[in-house]
Amino acid sequence: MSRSAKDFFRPLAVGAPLPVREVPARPSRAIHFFDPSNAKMAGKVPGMVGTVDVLLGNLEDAVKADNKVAAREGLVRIGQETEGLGGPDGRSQLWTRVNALDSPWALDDLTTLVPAIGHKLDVVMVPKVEGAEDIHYVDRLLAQLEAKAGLDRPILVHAILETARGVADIEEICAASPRMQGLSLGPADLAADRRMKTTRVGGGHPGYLVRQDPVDGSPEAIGAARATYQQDLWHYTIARMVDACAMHGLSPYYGPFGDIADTVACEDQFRNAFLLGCVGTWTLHPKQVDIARRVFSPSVEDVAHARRVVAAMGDGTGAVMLDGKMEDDASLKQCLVMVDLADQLGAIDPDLKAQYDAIPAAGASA
Ligand SMILES: CC(C)(COP(=O)(O)OP(=O)(O)OC[C@H]1O[C@@H](n2cnc3c(N)ncnc32)[C@H](O)[C@@H]1OP(=O)(O)O)[C@@H](O)C(=O)NCCC(=O)NCCSC(=O)C[C@H](O)C(=O)O
Ligand SMILES: [Mg+2]
Repeated sequence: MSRSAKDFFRPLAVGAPLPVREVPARPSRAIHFFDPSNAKMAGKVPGMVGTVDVLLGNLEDAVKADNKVAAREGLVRIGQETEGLGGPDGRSQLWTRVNALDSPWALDDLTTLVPAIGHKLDVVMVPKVEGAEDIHYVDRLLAQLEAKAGLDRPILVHAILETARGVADIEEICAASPRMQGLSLGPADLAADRRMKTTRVGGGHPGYLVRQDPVDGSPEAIGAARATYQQDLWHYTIARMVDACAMHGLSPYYGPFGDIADTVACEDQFRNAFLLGCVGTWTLHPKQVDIARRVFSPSVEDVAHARRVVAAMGDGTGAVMLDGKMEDDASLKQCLVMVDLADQLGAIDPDLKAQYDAIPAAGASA
């Protein structure tokens, strides 16, 4: 059941912080997953603060059932003890992925984490979201816990698209609460739920392809070697997610790429998502972090070109020719997306800022 427009921004519990009217657009190129019950992984977290936009303590899948309590307690310890992690001034954001709402652990995850580290926790990722009712449940519970803990800032909510119903209900999920921060693709669970015939965690499949036409209808031509082109299994869902997020003011993310060794295909998958409109991705292993940071930051060449178009377009109306190509207010708007993103990322990433600052001013001779 949706709330009336005038009630939408009222706190859902007496004493809970006011809901945000706009989701703060904080850079989140890599949402880095770690298992807080794994001592080796958890030990890496302090050293990663400031080098990755988001550190996410994962409590759900990939954490063994026997370790669920240890993971929750480990995350509390990390949130309390790690300097620079989480909260509005954190050098890296602190997120968690709680267990699924129908599991025996989700309630304890939330009732433990919010009082203990709610002031540090920026976003709660909710897996296997089916519809608005899941977000309404988390929304109310978070408001109650925030009020009890005396928090002055609402914790945001991120939904993973990993069921067919979740994809079908995507608009209602996005619109379910002012807490909604974004959506991620969960390709492995989604593939299972859809009864797709894949066995991977994200990425492509060599069998999903189109083939060049035969030169004629003869059996020889049909049997001859023809070029094939692998297609992207995830194009439809990512595009659907990007549209829903853009419409509702949320951020879309690619999810996991499970072939850790194949850094090249990982980069391709991340770049496809970036080009389609995603702002970031999950990283499962330290070696994926630099790939994500590189891919989800506009290249120096793209920023240089975008700035030239902005300069050439003057008051933003009409059409101009630049390097033999027509530019108008629609290409200007695309270039402004690139320039704004470069400014946002430059503000938190000194290396990038130095690269973007070194671009000669548009109109200046090189
Ligand atoms: C994938 C892994 C199991 C690989 O771990 P491991 O075999 O230990 O890798 P390495 O030996 O190469 O590790 C080198 C060192 O780096 C540390 N390490 C590894 N991963 C991480 C990490 N994520 N964060 C921090 N540090 C990490 C190792 O401990 C090694 O340390 P040292 O020995 O001191 O040198 C592992 O990477 C892993 O478990 N990653 C996280 C997996 C995960 O979170 N999966 C869940 C998300 S995907 C999903 O849920 C599917 C989705 O929901 C859907 O439906 O699609
Ligand atoms: Mg999953």
